Amino acid sequence: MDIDDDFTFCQVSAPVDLETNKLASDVADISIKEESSNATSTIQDGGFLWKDGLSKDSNSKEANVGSLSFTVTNTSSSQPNESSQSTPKSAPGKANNLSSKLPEEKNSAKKPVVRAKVPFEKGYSQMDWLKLTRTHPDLAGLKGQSNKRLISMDEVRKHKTEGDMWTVLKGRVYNISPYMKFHPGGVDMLMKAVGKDCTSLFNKYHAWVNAEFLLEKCVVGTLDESQ
Ligand code: HEM
Repeated sequence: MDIDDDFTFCQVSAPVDLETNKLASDVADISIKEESSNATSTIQDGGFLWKDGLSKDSNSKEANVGSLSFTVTNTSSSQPNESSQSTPKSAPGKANNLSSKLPEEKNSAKKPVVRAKVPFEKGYSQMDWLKLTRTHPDLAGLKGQSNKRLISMDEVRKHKTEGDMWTVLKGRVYNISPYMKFHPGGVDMLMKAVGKDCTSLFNKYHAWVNAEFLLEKCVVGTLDESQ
């Protein structure tokens, strides 16, 4: 699918040439330098890459190419506690006590949100949905009623039957029944939104999805937040 036809995502503006040039010149000045775990074996030779090769008794060497400087580490070290990462050399017996040394690394391991797209049935692709929104006269099931009215949460809760399933997303009330079989995350997932405010679930799985556009023909009203 051509990227211009992809209506799933919000649009972002194309990068400006000036910015690209500035970034490129910044990148040219970047110096990558990884600290060695064994500082005493780092050789500052400032010469050509691989000039001296990796000798048996040195684990890492620093090399320079133009303004780029980096450290080459021999990972085939015979010392079991040593690694090519910048982990401090541990004393024997303390090798597993990483939690006290690297607290950020331990705590930053967040549980990733499981993403499981469901293969769509024939005739239920996002393109098919787009066509339907353009051709169907009353996707929201308004039957002539205005979609500008205020709707209470109590009323939303009542609309859970087939063909009349309402949800609240970012303050707007939608009839999501017609979208059910088109939802790339599957019917079961979208059913969790029925009769409720699904904003936090929506943001948990795909905050980037342009629902305002996808569901614009399914709007039945605005949530009355005064109640
Ligand atoms: C009510 C409005 C919703 C709309 C318009 C919508 C739309 C979409 C779209 C366009 C995708 C494909 C995303 C991509 O390709 O990156 C998707 C995927 C998905 N959606 Fe929804 N969705 C809605 C609500 C929900 C809710 C309430 C849940 C969870 C209970 C959910 C769970 C998922 C999952 C699990 C996927 C597949 C994996 C993923 O792309 O992250 N969606 N949805």
